[in-house]
Amino acid sequence: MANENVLWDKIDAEFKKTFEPVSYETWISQVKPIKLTADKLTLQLPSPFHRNYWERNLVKEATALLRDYSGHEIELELVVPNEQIDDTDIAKTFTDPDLTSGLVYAHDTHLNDKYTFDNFVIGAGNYLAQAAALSAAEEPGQVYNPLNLYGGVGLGKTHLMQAIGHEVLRRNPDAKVKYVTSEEFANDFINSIQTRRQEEFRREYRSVDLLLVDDIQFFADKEATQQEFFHTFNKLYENKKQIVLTSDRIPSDIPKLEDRLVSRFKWGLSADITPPDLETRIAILRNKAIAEGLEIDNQTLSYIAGQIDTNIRELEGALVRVQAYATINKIDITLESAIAALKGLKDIANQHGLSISKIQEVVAQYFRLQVSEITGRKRTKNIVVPRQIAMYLSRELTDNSLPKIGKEFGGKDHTTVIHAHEKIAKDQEHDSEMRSKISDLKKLLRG
Ligand SMILES: Nc1ncnc2c1ncn2[C@@H]1O[C@H](COP(=O)(O)OP(=O)(O)OP(=O)(O)O)[C@@H](O)[C@H]1O
Repeated sequence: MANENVLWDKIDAEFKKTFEPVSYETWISQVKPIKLTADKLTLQLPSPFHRNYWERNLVKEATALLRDYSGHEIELELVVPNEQIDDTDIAKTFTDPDLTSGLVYAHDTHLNDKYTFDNFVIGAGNYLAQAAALSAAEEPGQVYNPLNLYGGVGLGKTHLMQAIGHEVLRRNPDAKVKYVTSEEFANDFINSIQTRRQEEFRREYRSVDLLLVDDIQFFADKEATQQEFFHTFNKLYENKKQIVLTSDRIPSDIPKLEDRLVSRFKWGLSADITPPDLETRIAILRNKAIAEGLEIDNQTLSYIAGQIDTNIRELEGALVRVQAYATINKIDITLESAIAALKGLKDIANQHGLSISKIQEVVAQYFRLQVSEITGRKRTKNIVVPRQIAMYLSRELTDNSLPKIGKEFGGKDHTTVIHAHEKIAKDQEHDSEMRSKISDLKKLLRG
């Protein structure tokens, strides 16, 4: 196998482990390694959208992986075949000088120029978090300090957090804004020890006006980093500098997060973001379509929004699939072409080999029950809820019909499955513990 394939396969495997199946299918699986030299890996991406997405979201991570696997710096070059696609409306979005000049700015501040309040659609699941974020941006360090935004994967936490950064800079261009993921904070800290530059590290982090730390659940298990963060936090707090954190669950539920950090986080406000309802999903898609100069009628937008109900990143991925399908086939985006483009979505989930019995097994193990209890008839609460969760996951993650799911749960009626699905979906809207459980189980199931 050629060297570029060997190296790419490793990165591909790493991404496969961490991505939702649909995202993996959309962004990674279609990437082809073309060439590897001593210091450069060339990847071919299917379209300018993919390249744009990669530039925004994946280059950094992929470069770090390349460094890990090869032991030295390897630059990534992203190429797109048939660049004549450039003269379509779609590509114009990415060559628009306004947008590209914005990207330079985004790079300098580590903020993505698209993650602004203007671009954030407010809906039932996020209006509180949005309002809290805006107040933190209007009066940094004064109202909600720290502000912690938490919620499931791909629901707009990073977007809102970075919107605060943009807004603070818009109001005060001299403000020192720092955005990092918790992993970047940890890496900076470790590097500072290795290179004996702790003073510099501390000066850097403790002199900011606004510190944005994304995905703090990854602080778990990193004791020394947590200790350092504790001191950074105290210093900034004392100086009334705004701190904003995001996490996939409420901090007190993050395992192995020190109590003293958790109690500090409680000084401020925790606002959760729950999955968007259908109307919000349609509004998000409509905004995206307008931003990309696409004409899509309401019926088609509703159809796409109806296909994905929990993750906005995947919703955007679905729109890209529809868009790419129409471009490749040189047809307009219509309800029919959208249906054809998204036909494979559930199949992709199924390719990961998930069966109802596997779900029952994993759920039973998670709740320390026997599979026979999950499929049985006993109606005590400690069994009923896991059973409903297993039914919910069977409906969400496999392509099986309702009667088939009912049958595999000890011959239950399909209305029982509908009821279980609705109940668990509803519970997740207001119960963060339920959301964490579902998220844990999905991760376990996708291996
Ligand atoms: N309300 C919204 N309006 C417009 N776009 C949104 C909204 N919510 C999320 N998005 C978009 O969805 C995508 C995923 O959002 P984001 O990365 O902020 O999610 P996240 O909650 O931080 O995810 P993760 O848990 O993976 O860190 C982004 O492209 C973002 O712009």
